[in-house]
Amino acid sequence: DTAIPSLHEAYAGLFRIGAAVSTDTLRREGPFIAGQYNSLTAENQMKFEEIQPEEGRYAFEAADAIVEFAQRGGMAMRGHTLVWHNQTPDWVFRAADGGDASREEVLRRLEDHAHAVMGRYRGRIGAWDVVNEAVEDEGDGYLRPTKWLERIGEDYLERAFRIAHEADPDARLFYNDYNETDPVKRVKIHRLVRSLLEAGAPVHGIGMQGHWNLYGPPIDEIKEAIELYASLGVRLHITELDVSAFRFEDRRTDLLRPTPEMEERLTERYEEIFKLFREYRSAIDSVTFWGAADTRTWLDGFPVRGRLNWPLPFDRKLRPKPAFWRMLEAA
Ligand SMILES: Oc1ccccc1CN[C@@H]1C=C[C@@H](O)[C@H](O)[C@H]1O
Repeated sequence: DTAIPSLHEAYAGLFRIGAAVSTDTLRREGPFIAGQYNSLTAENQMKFEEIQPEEGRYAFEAADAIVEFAQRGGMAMRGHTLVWHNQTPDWVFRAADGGDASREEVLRRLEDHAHAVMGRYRGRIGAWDVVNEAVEDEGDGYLRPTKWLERIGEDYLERAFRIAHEADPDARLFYNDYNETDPVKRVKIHRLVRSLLEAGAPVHGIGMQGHWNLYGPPIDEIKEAIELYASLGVRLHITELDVSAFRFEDRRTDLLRPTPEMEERLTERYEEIFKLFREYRSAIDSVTFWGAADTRTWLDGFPVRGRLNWPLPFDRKLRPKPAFWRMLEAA
């Protein structure tokens, strides 16, 4: 809409403003998205199961359409994601005889996939989430016990980053995770990335997913996490920002729209969050929302099936919320 200022223009010179999209949202909301954002991430259509559903059969049509839209609009692209325990087909980890694939077999499959995808979009995707969510949330566990870890072993992250760098030496390579500000988990993420850097692995950045809510994490906790990660000398991307109306453990299903108190809280949260990002603009290169507007958010139905949510700066009619105007002022 021409009457509304552009978020990405307001933040030009600070950091890119991005959104997770699909070919559906681009078809329905393309002009709005191109006006507000100058970086795109495929919400699902570049994940392993979408790109290579069966061994050797690649499906690039949807990803191609998103990359071409970004190219036409002069937008950056973030690749999401190569190594993750979700939305990855079982065949990757299975041998021909139905048993467990060997370390060598899984590494070769990862190499084939990375070279196929990163090679295809080389020069058009500037940053990749090479590994997503490898660190354990709970307790004193360190690496999440995934099939990647089981089949390849403890060096799977180092191998993944080296493979990605060979596939596209120009791409900036990120480790991406959620609950990334939690005082316990952030120390594990810091330890992991530091160990990769010490091993000489080409890790260029940390992706802080930013799946936050109206009540937390406290702005000081976010600040501490930004400082901890920036101290590693890597670049920071906020990769999946949204502000849920509900705490993760809140399973209420009675609301069809946010309460006035929730809307006021959202405005305050986005204002304090973007003021913090501005304060750390020397470390932050990109801030991506996990959705372009409330019309499409993964939080509709997660973690509570069938429940609506209103986590983004634009509502279900693509109208800017009060939070949008506060973010403009904070630029
Ligand atoms: O916040 C979470 C809580 C539990 C599991 C996963 C996550 C976040 N997981 C993200 C969310 C949506 C997916 O589309 C993204 O690819 C994934 O990175």
